[in-house]
Amino acid sequence: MTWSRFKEYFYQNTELGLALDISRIPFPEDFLATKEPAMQAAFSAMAALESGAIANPDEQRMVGHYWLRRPELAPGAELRDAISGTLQRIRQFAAEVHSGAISAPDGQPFSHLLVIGIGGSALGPQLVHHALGQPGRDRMSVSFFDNTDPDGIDYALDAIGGKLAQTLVVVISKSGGTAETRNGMLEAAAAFRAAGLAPARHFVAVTGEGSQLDKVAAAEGWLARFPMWDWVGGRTSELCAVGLLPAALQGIDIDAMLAGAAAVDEVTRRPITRENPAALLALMWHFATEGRGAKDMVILPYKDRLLLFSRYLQQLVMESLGKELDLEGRVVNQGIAVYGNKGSTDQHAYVQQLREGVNNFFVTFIEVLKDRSSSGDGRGGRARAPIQVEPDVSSGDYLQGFYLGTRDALSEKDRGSISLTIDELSPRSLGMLIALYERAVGLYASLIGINAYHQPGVEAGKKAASGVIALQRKLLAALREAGAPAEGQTAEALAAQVAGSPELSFKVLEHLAANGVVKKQARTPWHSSLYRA
Ligand SMILES: O=P(O)(O)OC[C@H]1O[C@](O)(CO)[C@@H](O)[C@@H]1O
Repeated sequence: MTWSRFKEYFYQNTELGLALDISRIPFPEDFLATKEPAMQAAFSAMAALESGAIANPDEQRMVGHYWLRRPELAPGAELRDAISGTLQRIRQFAAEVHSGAISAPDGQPFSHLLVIGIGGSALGPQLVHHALGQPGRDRMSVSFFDNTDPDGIDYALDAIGGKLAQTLVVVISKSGGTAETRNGMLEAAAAFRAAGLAPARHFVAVTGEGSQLDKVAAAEGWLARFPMWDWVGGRTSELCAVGLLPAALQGIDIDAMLAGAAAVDEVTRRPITRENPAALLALMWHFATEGRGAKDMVILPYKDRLLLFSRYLQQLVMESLGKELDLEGRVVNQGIAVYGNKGSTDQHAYVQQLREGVNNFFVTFIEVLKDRSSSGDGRGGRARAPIQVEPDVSSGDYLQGFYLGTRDALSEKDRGSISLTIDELSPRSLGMLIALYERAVGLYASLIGINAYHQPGVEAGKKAASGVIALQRKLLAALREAGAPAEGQTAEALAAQVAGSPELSFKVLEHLAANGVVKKQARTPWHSSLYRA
C-alpha cells in the first residue's frame, strides 16, 4: 500500500482519540463517490430512526439506543425522564451498595456481584467487566451465569464459594422469559437457599415492565427492579441499565462511557461520509463483502482486555445483519460472519491460514496506543513502569511491532485490512467503540436494505427446544406408566408410543440415562438398547 493512498484515506480525530485507516481495503478511487447516494439515504434513514420513527417495522417499535447517551434527543418528555431517572437510580443504587446503606442481610457490605443473563443481556457486561476491571481494586468482584449449563453454573458458584452471603445478584432479561436466564436465576436461588440465605434479599432485576421476571421480582420483593425498554434492542443495550448497572456496581465510571458514546454519536451523525468513521466502516464492509457477506470479518484487537470485543461484535453484527429477507420481502440471506480473538496471540494460531490459506475474510485490527493503564484513565489503575525487554524496546513496542508486521504480511498477499486506533482503553473509549459499531451496523443495514433491529430467526431454535422438553416429559410419562415392560423399551418403540421423532427420542433418552434419570441396558446394535424408568 502506498503512502499516498494512506494519506488520502486515513481518518484521524484527535479530539476523540480515534483513527481509522481504510487504505488497505482495495476499493477503487471512485468507490466512495459511487456509493454516495446510497450513503446519503442511509444517513436519512438513521436520522429518522433517531427522531423516533418506527425503524423496526416488524415489531412496530422505535429504536432508541442513541437516546441513552443524549436523553434530550428522545421524543417526548416521558421517555427523556425515564432515561435520566433510571440513570440517576443506577448511580444512587451503586453508591448505596458501595457505602453499605444497601447491605447483605448479615450487615456486611455486598462485595461480590453475580450477573445472570444471556446474549445481549450478558455480552456487553462481560466485555466491560473484562476490558475495564481492575482485579483487587474494583468495588465489587464479578462473575456471570450466561448459559443453562449446570456444570458452568457450578463452576461459577464454586468460585464464589464463601462469598455467597455477600453476593448481590443482578438478573437481566429484556423479555423476562428467556429460559437460560430463568434457569440460572432458579439455580442461583437454590444455592442461596441451600446456604440458609433468602434470595430476595440479594436479587435485583433488569427487565421489561410487566415481564415474567418483573412479576417474580415484584412478588418476591427483590431489592430493586430496573427497566429495560422495548425500544432498546438486546444487542444495543450496553448503555442502558443492562450494562450500566453491573459496571457502576463494579466501580467503573459509567458517565465516561456514556460521554464517549455521545461524542462518537455526534461525529457519526454528520452526513459527510469522508469525515464519518461509522460510514467509512460500513462502506468498507460493503466493498470487502460485495454487500452480500462474501467475506468474513476477523476482529483482531492487539490488546488482551479487548478479547471479548469480537464476541460482542459477533452478536451485534450477525444478529443484526443475518437476515433471510430484505425490506421488500425478497429472499437475500444476508449477513457477515464475525470472529476473532486477540493479537499477537492469534499469530501463533490461525494467522497462518489468514496469510496463506483461503482468502475469504478481511481483518479489522484494533490498536491501542497507550500500553499500560494509569490512574489518569478513569479506571483508577496503577501504572507499572515499563521495563526494557531489549535495549530501547518494551513489551508494548513488540505488541505494536507484531500488529504492524502482521498487517504488512497480510497486505503482501492481497488480504485486506482496516485499522482502528484508539489512544487508550478507558471507559470513554470503550463507550466510543460501542457507539461506533452500533452506527456502522445501522448504516450498513440501510446500504443493503434490511431490518437490523429484529431477530426472527432466533425464535425457531427456541420453539424447537421447547418441543424437545415436551417430548422428554412424554417419554418419562410413558416409561413410568404402570404397564410399561419391566425389561425396558427401545427408543424407537417409545417414540412410536408418544408419537415423537425416534432420533430426538434416542438423544433425549441417552441424556436422561447418562444423568441417572432413566436406566439403560446397552445392546448391540445400539438402537436395540432398552430404556426403563
Ligand atoms: O434479554 P433477553 O430477553 O433475555 O434476551 C437475551 C437475548 O436473546 C435474544 O433475544 C436472542 O434469543 C437476543 O436478541 C437477546 O439479547
